Amino acid sequence: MYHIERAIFDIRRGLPVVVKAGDQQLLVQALEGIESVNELARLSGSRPSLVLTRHRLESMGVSITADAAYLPLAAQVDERALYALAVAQVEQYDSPALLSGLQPAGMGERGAVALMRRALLIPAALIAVVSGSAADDIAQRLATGELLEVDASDAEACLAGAPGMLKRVSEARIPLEDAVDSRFVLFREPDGLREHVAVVIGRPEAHNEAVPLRMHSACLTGDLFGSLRCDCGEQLRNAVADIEAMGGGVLLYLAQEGRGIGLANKLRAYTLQDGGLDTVDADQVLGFGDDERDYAVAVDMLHALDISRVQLLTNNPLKMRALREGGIKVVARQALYGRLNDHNHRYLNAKATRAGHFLEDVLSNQR
Ligand SMILES: Nc1nc2c(ncn2[C@@H]2O[C@H](COP(=O)(O)OP(=O)(O)OP(=O)(O)O)[C@@H](O)[C@H]2O)c(=O)[nH]1
Ligand SMILES: [Zn+2]
Repeated sequence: MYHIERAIFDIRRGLPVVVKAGDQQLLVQALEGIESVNELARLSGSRPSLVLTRHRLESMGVSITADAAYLPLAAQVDERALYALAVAQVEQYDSPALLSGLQPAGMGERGAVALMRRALLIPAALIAVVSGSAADDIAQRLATGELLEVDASDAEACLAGAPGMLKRVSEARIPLEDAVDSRFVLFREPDGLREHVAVVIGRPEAHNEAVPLRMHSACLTGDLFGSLRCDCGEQLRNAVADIEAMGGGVLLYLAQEGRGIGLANKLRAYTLQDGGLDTVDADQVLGFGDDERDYAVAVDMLHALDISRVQLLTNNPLKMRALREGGIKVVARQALYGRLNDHNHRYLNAKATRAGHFLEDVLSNQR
């Protein structure tokens, strides 16, 4: 774990790391921010390949069964064209010839992409097998700590976090406008990369039957600035008021910005949406699935707060399923709406039609 988190910092800074897969060493670097593919080739002693996710390839009309595939790169490669190959809208890069050399990803390539995802970068990686005389140079850089090496299986597992290992770090009384008797309890994931907050409103333990619960994924633009592109800010405030009115409960504020893809990618996705894509397709163009969130951390927080039966405030069927799978009894669901406006109606429609959210009541008002 320790090595993985340091590797993620290096990846985010644009540095290469070594991923060890069996007896092979791969030099791995994020596509995002790469200045020179040739420099990676020189360091590794071999020609790099570009690893793309299944979702990205599907958005280009290529279907594969593996989670990712890699494309060996020609000797002369333009970094900007490569970047476009990983994130630009489909029509521009519908080039079967270019993609004909695709190979299904092995453990090393899958580990490389997992590191990019956990680092909240575009999920596209450059990899090059360490070979020939470069191996001595790499070994020396590893020995001096200039380069880090991680195991491919550890890299692949990093997305799952470390269930059961969440740390309860600190807490304080924070009176809220809509719920004066509130406490913020902060939890930190064991690798130190993400923090989540449980807002405990009133006395949830007084509910014998089921605790009112909101699991809210962070949305900087909506929650903090009142963006009209989504319904998050209003849902957040309504949730606090509803929980207070229900006699207390818990709001889990989860560090899952952009359905787990991070703020940088969400902004990219918004720009793609301005080009005509819906919220699900835009994420897919960037290489992500419909919803990248994992609620294991929420289940851990509920365990830490001694909550096992809930009344969930959501319109999202996936959240209910995730809690049930985590052993939390979802006794009832309560709808939670934000207002429909000219800027968010496409987004809310897509949530209903593409992701099965229960939004009929809101959307039926639009006519
Ligand atoms: N990738 C992406 N994320 C978005 C977009 N619009 C909003 N989001 C994110 O979607 C998430 C919405 O979180 P929630 O409101 O907790 O959940 P939900 O899936 O809408 O389900 P509810 O419980 O019914 O509200 C937040 O993390 C937002 O940042 C978008 O267009 N693209
Ligand atoms: Zn939002």
